[in-house]
Amino acid sequence: MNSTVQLYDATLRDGMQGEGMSLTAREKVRVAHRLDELGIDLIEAGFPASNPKELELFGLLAQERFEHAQIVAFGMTRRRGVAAQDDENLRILAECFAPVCTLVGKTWDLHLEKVVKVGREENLAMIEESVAFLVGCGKRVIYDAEHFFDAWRANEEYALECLRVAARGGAERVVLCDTNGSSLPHQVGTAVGEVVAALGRDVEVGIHCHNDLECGVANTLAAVLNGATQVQGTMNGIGERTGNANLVSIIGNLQFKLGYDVLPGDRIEKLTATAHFVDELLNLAPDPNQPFVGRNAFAHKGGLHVAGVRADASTFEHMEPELVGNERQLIVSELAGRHTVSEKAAAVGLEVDDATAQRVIDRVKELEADGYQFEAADGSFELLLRKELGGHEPLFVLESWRTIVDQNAQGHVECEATIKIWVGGERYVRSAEGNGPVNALDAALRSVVAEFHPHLRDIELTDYKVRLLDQHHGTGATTRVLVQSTDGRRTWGTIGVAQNVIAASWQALVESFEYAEAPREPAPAADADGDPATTGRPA
Ligand SMILES: CC(=O)SCCNC(=O)CCNC(=O)[C@H](O)C(C)(C)COP(=O)(O)OP(=O)(O)OC[C@H]1O[C@@H](n2cnc3c(N)ncnc32)[C@H](O)[C@@H]1OP(=O)(O)O
Ligand SMILES: CC(=O)C(=O)O
Repeated sequence: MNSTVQLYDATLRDGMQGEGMSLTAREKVRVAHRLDELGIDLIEAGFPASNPKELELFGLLAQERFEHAQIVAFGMTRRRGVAAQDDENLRILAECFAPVCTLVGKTWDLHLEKVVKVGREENLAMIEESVAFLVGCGKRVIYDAEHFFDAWRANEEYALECLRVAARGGAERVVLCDTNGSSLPHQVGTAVGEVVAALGRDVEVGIHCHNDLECGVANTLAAVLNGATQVQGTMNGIGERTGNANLVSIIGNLQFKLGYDVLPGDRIEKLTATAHFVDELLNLAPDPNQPFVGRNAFAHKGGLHVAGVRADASTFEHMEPELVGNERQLIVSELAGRHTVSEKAAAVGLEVDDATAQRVIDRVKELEADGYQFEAADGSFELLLRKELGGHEPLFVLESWRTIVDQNAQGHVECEATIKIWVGGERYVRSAEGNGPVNALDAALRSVVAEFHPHLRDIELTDYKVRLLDQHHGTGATTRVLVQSTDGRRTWGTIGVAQNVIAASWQALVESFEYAEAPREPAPAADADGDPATTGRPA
């Protein structure tokens, strides 16, 4: 095991440069703690000279204790024509509590000429003096060489000189930035190898990539393979334009594919939860297809794949999902086979023989041909399984239901539903109002069945999706309704398909309640953040 790669997270600074990304100072503190718990070495918290919120953040962070990580304050080299000690941005960094400062500076002629409008010598002085000033103030300094690879392609000697003066100023590390994300892995690998050889032992080299060519992670790994000893990236790859190199994937690859021991102990098991936490805080749905941590990263749909996974998971998985805190998903669909059914049944404590599994999968295929889709409806699949196994007790026997929707001339809409059902040999007729026909049906049904099953009062419908299946029939099309429900401890999906949207909704609603009441082991408790454990795949 090699343990010499340092993890540098830039989610709170560069990540926030992504379109739509914004967190409050307190939310950033929460993220910093999660990154610390994961085992990140350096957390680039922000640009304190940028705005009052960043300053507030550094004020808050100064009060916090971090077990492993060190907080980094980000800024830029001194302005042209201003002495380092008189530069406002550098003064703020010097006064900030953060023990480490990262300074971004120019390296590429194009930027000297067009952006900062200084000559090469003045730029070298800006870099060296800025670094030396902060080192003189007791800071550890990292130098981020902006546009390094473009600069290297334009003028290797000058690009290298920018790094040398940063090292001479006292930088502990120079970081080669592919700021425009314009480089390919072979270019990054070669350049990093040459830089590392040229700088020798003078200074450590890091890498900071962007994902414009979708090579952010590959470029980072190429850099490590050629001598970079610090990797910068953001959680889930958020960041300016198409994002930064995804630190989650970088960590997974370094640890499991390249043998670097980047996270202490078994902390890498927190990778999935940490990645999802950041998404949730940003109000983003976690990407199901994200490598390592996505819901589908270890999902198997093809029947042949599931059969292989049952025999030995490594037949279709590059690693064990649990190692990164993820889990295997077996997806029930028309592409599944008997083994998928057996495995899903075992997961909920049911045993099926081969003949039953065959019957169930035949039924799934028939239903999917009629428009059902069980991928998003694990709850309905489990009910189907229980029905095939026999012994499933319906919550009630339906006589009929009816809904009325009334709209007056002022546009006010009223909805009412009446149900007639039988429970335990008794007939119940109930009416209820609701803000829509499904809501009214839900209220009427719950008013009866919750008397017998009080737990149903806690069930919340958290999502409701309608899809037209034969769209050329317009308003007469068959509809598929997917409902997602939760009882605060687990989440499940159910499905209904019918020509009438309310009938499809009724079916999905009833299945949701029946799933909730099916006999099974107690649900796992909610996790530390209060998020319910998910059993079914969300609708
Ligand atoms: C590659 C990166 O991700 S670098 C980080 C980018 N992140 C951000 O820009 C977010 C935070 N930024 C900000 O809040 C603001 O841009 C500030 C406070 C830093 C600067 O704001 P302003 O002074 O109004 O200038 P503006 O944002 O337009 O930046 C251009 C100025 O910075 C100067 N500049 C740009 N880069 C550097 C540098 N590395 N070193 C010194 N000066 C620089 C330019 O010369 C220009 O100054 P001029 O107008 O006197 O020629
Ligand atoms: C420093 C930085 O964020 C970049 O060059 O991309």
